[in-house]
Amino acid sequence: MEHTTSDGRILVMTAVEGEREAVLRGLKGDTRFVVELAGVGAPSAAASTALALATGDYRLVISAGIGGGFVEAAALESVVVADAIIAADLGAETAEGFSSVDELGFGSSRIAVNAATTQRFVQALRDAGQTAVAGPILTVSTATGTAATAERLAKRVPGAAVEAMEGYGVAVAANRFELPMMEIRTISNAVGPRDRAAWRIKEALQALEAAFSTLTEVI
Ligand SMILES: O=C(O)c1cccc(C(=O)CC[C@H]2O[C@@H](n3cnc4c(=O)[nH]cnc43)[C@H](O)[C@@H]2O)c1
Repeated sequence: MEHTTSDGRILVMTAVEGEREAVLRGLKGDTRFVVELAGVGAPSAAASTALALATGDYRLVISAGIGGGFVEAAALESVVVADAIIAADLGAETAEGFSSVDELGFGSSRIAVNAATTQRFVQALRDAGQTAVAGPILTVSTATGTAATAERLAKRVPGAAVEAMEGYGVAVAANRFELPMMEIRTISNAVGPRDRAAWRIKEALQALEAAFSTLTEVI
């Protein structure tokens, strides 16, 4: 699953320390990886990633952590590997509805990933016994808290699998450094009405650990 011929390392960015620790447990001391904190939200993630990339030699960047799953696409505790990374609320509200930055002519809200790499990793996760799918991972500034917003986002991005808050920021920085990008999320909660008590954070972190253990075997 090599991405480039460079000898650089793989930079993994997580929002919070609990996610970082889960990734590190999965990596079991694999020195090919460096795991850094991005902070919560795309702006912090972009700045943290750019700083890390400016001071090291890397060949791949991964945004990783827990996320909210769209019920049609991603089950609780499953793994989603991004087939696209999308800034889902970056744009403008108009009388006709939401206009993305693409429609406004201000750039792209979608950052591509390597499709073959994504599919190979999803297959490896399944072979290792995890429930895994490839799908669009949305980056939002405000975590969804109602069924109406969940529906609106699912309509805006057909096939939307996950909502999280950092991937697009990490990807913007990786793009600037011309590095390939992956996003890996394990599902702690359903996107929709906010019910923090129902979040399966411990289980999602265990799934994240297992996913990175598999990644060390296939990358
Ligand atoms: O409380 C804890 O122990 C704990 C441990 C690890 C992670 C957390 C977080 O709250 C992580 C915040 C992070 O998670 C993403 N996330 C998760 N679910 C959603 C969602 O439904 N909508 C948007 N983002 C979600 C997000 O990337 C946050 O930065 C707590």
